[in-house]
Amino acid sequence: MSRKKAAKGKAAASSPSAGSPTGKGTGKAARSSPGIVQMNGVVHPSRPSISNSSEFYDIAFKVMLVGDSGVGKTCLLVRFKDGAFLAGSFISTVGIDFRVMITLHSHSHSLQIWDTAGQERFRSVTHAYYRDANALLLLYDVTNKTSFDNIQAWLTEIHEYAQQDVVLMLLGNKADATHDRVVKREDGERLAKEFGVPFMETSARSGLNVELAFTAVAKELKHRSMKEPSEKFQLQEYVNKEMKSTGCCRS
Ligand SMILES: Nc1nc2c(ncn2[C@@H]2O[C@H](COP(=O)(O)OP(=O)(O)OP(=O)(O)O)[C@@H](O)[C@H]2O)c(=O)[nH]1
Repeated sequence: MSRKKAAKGKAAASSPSAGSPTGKGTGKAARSSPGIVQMNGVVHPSRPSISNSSEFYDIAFKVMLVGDSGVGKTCLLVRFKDGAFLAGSFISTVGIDFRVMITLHSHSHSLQIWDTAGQERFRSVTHAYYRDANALLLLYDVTNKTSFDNIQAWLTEIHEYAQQDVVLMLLGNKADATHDRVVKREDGERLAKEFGVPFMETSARSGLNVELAFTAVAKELKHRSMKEPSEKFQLQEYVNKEMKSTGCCRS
């Protein structure tokens, strides 16, 4: 069975309310629902720990991956969750899918990550889920100019359907594909600056910045949820600092 056929399909019918930002009790639902990834509770030393029990976290933030079809949303999520790249034939996501609970290492909170269909015909389904998203990772494909040109339309849509204070980050994915690249990193940076959103390039294939994208968003969400934060947190500054300190990861 193909990879997306195995993981995707019927989840479009699941309720948006299942994505409650509190995330309480979602472990049980995940085990019994089709289209939802099984979680094993194993703590991996080099990757985020994944749990199917609500006991493992105090707060779960809802994060959604959005962007044109084929930009690599599913692959990014799989890379983050499993540390692997899903090579092979591309099968589009149907509706909304692939809900994953991830408890981040050394954080007392979790991300509930939702993969969405990039195809236009599923837009009305995904809109229904926007409103209780705490964060959105908006992807384009550096090898596909149209996906980059469509970012403005995505931002308009996000403005219309998402919460006003949603955490947003722009990701230029497939940064590994140097020969096919048609969107320069500088163009992504310029666009992000114009719209005031944090930005970085990623690669689901090589793993470039994938964990950083999710942990940066998690940190921002955690910071915002604190009543009296002890220090200021700037998402873009954090990302730049992390990339510098690891010597990573500009393509
Ligand atoms: N070179 C390269 N290919 C990638 C990368 N990420 C995804 N791909 C390929 O791009 C294609 C689409 O990836 P998906 O993750 O299925 O795209 P999607 O955004 O989920 O697409 P929809 O489900 O239709 O919205 C697949 O053939 C992947 O193998 C990447 O970082 N680098």
